[in-house]
Order: sequence, then C-alpha cells, then structure tokens
Amino acid sequence: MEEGVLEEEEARSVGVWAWLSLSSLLLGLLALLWLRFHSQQRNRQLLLLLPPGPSGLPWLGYLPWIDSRAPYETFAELSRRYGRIYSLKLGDMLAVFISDPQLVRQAFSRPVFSGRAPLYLTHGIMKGHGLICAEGESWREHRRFVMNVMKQLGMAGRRGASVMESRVMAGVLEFVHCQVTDGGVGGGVDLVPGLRHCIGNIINGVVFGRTYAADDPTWIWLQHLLDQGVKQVAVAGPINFLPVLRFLPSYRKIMSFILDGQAETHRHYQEIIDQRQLNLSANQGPDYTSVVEAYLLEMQRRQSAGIPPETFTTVQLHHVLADMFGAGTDTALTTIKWIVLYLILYPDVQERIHEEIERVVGQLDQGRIPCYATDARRMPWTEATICEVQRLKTILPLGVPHGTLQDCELAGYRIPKGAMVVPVWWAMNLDPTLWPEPLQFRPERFLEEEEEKWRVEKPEHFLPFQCGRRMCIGDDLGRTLIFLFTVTLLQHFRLSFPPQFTDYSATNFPQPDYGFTLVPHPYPVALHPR
Ligand code: HEM
Repeated sequence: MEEGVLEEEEARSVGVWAWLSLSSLLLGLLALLWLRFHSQQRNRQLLLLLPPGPSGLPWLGYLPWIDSRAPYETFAELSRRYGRIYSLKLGDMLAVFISDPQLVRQAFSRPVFSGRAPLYLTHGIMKGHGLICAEGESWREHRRFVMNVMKQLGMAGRRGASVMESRVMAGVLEFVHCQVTDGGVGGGVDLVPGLRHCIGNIINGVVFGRTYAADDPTWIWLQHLLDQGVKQVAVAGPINFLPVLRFLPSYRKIMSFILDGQAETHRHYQEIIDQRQLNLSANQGPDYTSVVEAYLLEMQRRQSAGIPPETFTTVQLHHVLADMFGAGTDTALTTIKWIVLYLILYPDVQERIHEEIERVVGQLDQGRIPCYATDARRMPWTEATICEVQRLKTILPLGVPHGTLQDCELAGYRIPKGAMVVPVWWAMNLDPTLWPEPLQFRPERFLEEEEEKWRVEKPEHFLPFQCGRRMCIGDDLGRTLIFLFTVTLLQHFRLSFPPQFTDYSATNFPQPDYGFTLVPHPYPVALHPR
C-alpha cells in the first residue's frame, strides 16, 4: 500500500518536472524567437534609407530656403517634387513631411508617432508640460482626463441643452447683439474684436468657469497676449531649430515677451484657481462646470486615495488651462474670419445658407435660436460651406507636427527617434487627385444628392482636426461654435464689403498672415439687417 503511494508520488513529481522543463524550453524558445525577430527588425530598420529630400547646409539644414512668410508653400512645393514622404534637416533636427492622408492616418495611429518634436519652444520653454507639448504617461493621463471632462460638459443636462452648448449660444448672442447696438449696420465694421471677446469668453467659461466684461483690463491684456503671442511664436520659429539664436538681441526681446507673458498668465490663473477652490469647498459637491473645477476635484480625489501627485500638479494645471484657452480660441476665431470672408465673396452661397436658415430655424422675428445638435444635419449647405472653407483655407497648413518616440519604419523608410513629423495639409487639401479643381470654392463637393435632398458627405481625407492618437480634443466644441456663429450671424444680417472696399475679390487675395495659424488679411464688413 505504502509502496503504491510512493510510486504514485514519484510518478507525479516526474510529471511535474517534465512539465516544468517542457514549459521552460518553450518559453526559452519563444524568448529566442522574440529576440531574433526584434534584432531582425532593428537590423532591417538600420538598413533602410531615410525618406528622400533636398540637402541643406551644415548646421542650418534647409532653413535658408524656406519662405519665411509662407513656409507651407515651400513644403507643399517640395511635396510635389519628392512625393508623398520626404525628409530634410532643419538645423540639427530631421523633419519628415507627409502629403498623403492615408499615410498620415497610418503614422498618427501608431504609438511611436504620438510624441511631439523636440522644438525649443515646446521642450525648452514649455518643458513638455500641459497637453499639447506633453508626451508619455503624463500626456496619456491628462488627455484621457480632459476628454472625459469635455464629454461630461457636452452632454445634455436635465434642462435640455448641455452646459457647453448653452455657453456657446450665450457668447454668440452677445456677439450679434453687440453688432446691432454698436451701430455697425450698413457701414463697415471690424468684426474681429467682438468675435475675439465672445469666442474667448466661451472658452473661458468652459475652461475657467468664468467670463470677463469686454472692458476688463485683465481680459484686454490676456487677449493682447494671445494675439501677439501667436505672432511672436511664429517670428521666433528659427529658435526651435537653432536655440542659440535666443542670445541675439532681436530674439532676446521676443523670448522675454513670451516668458514674462507666461509667468504673468500663470499668476492670474492661480487667482482663478484659488477662487474656484473656495467655491468648491463651499458647495461640497462632486459636480463641476469647468475644466479647472474638474481638475481640482481630481487632485483632491487622488490625495484622499493616497495616489502620489506625480502628474496632477498645480504646474500641470496652469499649462493645461493655457493650452485649452490658446488652442480653442485662436483656431475657432481664425476659422470664422475665413468663413465670413467667403460668404461675402460668394453671395450666392450666402443666400443658399439663408434659405436653409429660414426653412429650418426660421426668421428672426419667429424668435428661435439655432441648435447644433438638432439643426446641423438638416442644413447641409451650411455644413458643406464650413467644410469647404476649412479645406481651401486650411488654418493649420502644416498641421500640428508630431515627433517619433523610437526609431521606426514608415512607407519603407527609416524614421529615427526624435524626428519631427509634419502633415502637409496645404498640399493634401489642394491636391487635384483628391479634390478636382482644388482652387475653386465649391461647397457642393461635400454634398451628395439623394431623393432630391442634399446630404453632407465628408471624404476620409478631410481631416481639419487631424487624426489618430493626438487628434484635437475640442473638435465637438469647435464645430458647435463655428456652426452657431455662422448661422446666427446670417440669421440677423446679410453680409457684404462696404462699397469703397476693393482689396478682395474672388480671384484676387492679399497674402494671408501666417503665425501659428493662417489668418486672412483684415477686412471690414457691412452688416445689413435681415
Ligand atoms: C476650428 C477649431 C479647431 C481646429 C481646426 C483644431 C485643430 C487641431 C489640430 C489639427 C490639432 C493637432 C492634433 C494632433 O496633434 O494630431 C489640435 C489639437 C488640440 N486641440 Fe484643437 N482645434 C480646434 C478647436 C479646439 C478647441 C475648441 C479646443 C479646446 C477648447 C481644442 C483643444 C486642443 C488640444 C488640447 C489639442 C492637443 C491634443 C493633444 O496634443 O493630445 N481645439 N487641434
């Protein structure tokens, strides 16, 4: 009996040993295969060539050949010469330019392309803080968090419209009423100050949970910083690739403007944060109505759960707020400036939109205001016109560049770690193989006719908010804002140039200004009440 048990145990332990040896053998084999695969991949990558492209000068690279007023034209021209992917040196940095939407999609969906290029302004000044300049775990956590907050604020509440849409509509109505009471009717007015104030305040509401009066000195100063900051950052462009330039007197002035502005802004943000903190403590509730409140609640939650405050810090909060304000205000404002310009240049398109407004929203005296969630899909001409302006006058003609986190391969070429990857939207959005007669303004290209009704059809290669892992997180807010401004403005006014203004025609345009975004040359607007 005992012998039987011993034999059985012996057999079992032999079985266990055999099983263990077999599994270690298998694991060893797998590890070997994995190592072999990766070294093959690595060797393969080392054998691959960089994308083709023009050579440049030592130390400067291709910088001397770039058109400083319109760099997007230089890079689009090179796309036509070298094809859908090319590379060149900017100072010390390798830059890879892509002008094929499929390839942009393919690259930007991969984690290895989700970094930001190591530019002096993003890495040297912003130090990778915030959202736009961040990489790695801090970026992932903050992106997830802010996207969730934007979703919550964008959801319809118990009383119908979402916090977001109500805020947008309040800003739009303030803007339109200012135009009526300021006497801009019939004569020429500059819409930009009013637009900047109202769009800025919409973003302020979402980001900071507060708005400013138009004559508030702090707000005037913040708007000046945004306006000038965008221009100065563009002028400081070469510093990104040749940081040593910052010691030259002309650049030193720009750098101190940027750095002093940043320090002052963060000081002001801290006052808002302290105020929000007091409000939260008084309300004692888990609800928030702005990004800043949501962030403070998250910091509290992490503290009570004993999570080390490594990424959700006050410094991060300052940068996230600045990123949201900057990214949201400038892009939406610039898009609306282009839309108004095209509506004036193409009165027949303006009239079609007005017909849609009358049919779907109704005349002004009927008193209804437009609603993005319900009206947009019933107003295809309006939607198509907005898309066509976004295509033809791409406000970010070189997108927002990414950076590579590791050596990798794309389209059969080697892309080294730390390269800047630039989508050349200026070339893609004007590519005749994607958009027939690309220089023509034709909203119909976004429309399909179905049972005598128009339907908006956006091709896959239309990507104004870019795509993939870093795609814009304010796209919904941006679309809502642009739609509601356009529709409400046209519900109130017919737009034209004042008779004496002849700087623009459909075929003759003054050169746009290029800073961070592509901005139309200023123009006055005559507002004719409907
Ligand atoms: C017409 C309006 C807008 C346009 C055309 C636009 C476009 C873009 C583009 C092209 C990017 C780069 C995406 C990438 O790197 O792949 C971006 C990123 C971003 N946008 Fe927008 N945007 C608009 C409105 C907004 C608004 C309203 C907000 C928020 C208030 C916002 C917040 C951001 C942020 C935080 C990022 C950085 C995302 C990241 O790096 O992960 N944007 N936007």
